Amino acid sequence: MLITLEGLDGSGKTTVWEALHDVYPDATFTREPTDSWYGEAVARSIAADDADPLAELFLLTADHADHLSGTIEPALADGRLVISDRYSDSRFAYQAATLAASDVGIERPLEYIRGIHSAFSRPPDATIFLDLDARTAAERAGRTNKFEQDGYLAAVQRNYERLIDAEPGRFHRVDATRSPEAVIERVEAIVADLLDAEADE
Ligand SMILES: Nc1ncnc2c1ncn2[C@@H]1O[C@H](COP(=O)(O)OP(=O)(O)O)[C@@H](O)[C@H]1O
Ligand SMILES: Cc1cn([C@H]2C[C@H](O)[C@@H](COP(=O)(O)OP(=O)(O)O)O2)c(=O)[nH]c1=O
Repeated sequence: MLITLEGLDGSGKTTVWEALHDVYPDATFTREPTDSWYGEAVARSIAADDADPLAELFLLTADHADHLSGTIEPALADGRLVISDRYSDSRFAYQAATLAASDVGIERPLEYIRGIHSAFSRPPDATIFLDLDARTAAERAGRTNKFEQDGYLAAVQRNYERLIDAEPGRFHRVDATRSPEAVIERVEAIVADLLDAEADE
């Protein structure tokens, strides 16, 4: 089973992801951007304020393709639980916002990016969405990169809401304004329920 963690920068994904290591020591824990050389190229692009938005989308998508074939698919083929800190929804939410704000001229960026992925990607079985308002998220994240700005994150949040509206069964929303302990407890309960439901199938 592939479970992904999504949400704005600073919403607490990494905190939750780390806590889950103790509960599921045999699971495969992974993340996007990855630490491969594709992921390093992504990190360079994210650090560059003048990065071309379309080139950035394709760097992130290249990193995803390599992540899929090198890590996700082999682990799933072994029957393992895979927990990824960010996955394709991050592209749908973030790069759709970047493209919409650019002069590239793609009319429906979110649908365009989904279309690119649908040709090769594997959707998550379940996605835990850590729900936090853009201002608090930017504050927690420290506003250290070009994405961690309130206005941009508000556009990203609207895209996440569109994704949740389109697939309410896949997304599990968690109130990320609560304490780290409360958020972790809620996420652990959701993952346990998902695994129970899978075992009953
Ligand atoms: N529920 C929470 N309440 C308050 N602060 C939190 C919470 N969860 C995480 N943090 C803090 O917010 C910052 C960002 O958390 P992190 O887990 O790195 O988020 P993300 O991976 O989503 O960017 C860190 O300093 C972390 O300690
Ligand atoms: C995976 C991914 C990340 N990003 C952005 C979100 C983050 O600002 C940045 C780095 O991701 P990440 O290291 O997960 O940041 P954080 O832990 O603060 O959430 O890359 C995208 O814009 N698109 C993507 O597809």
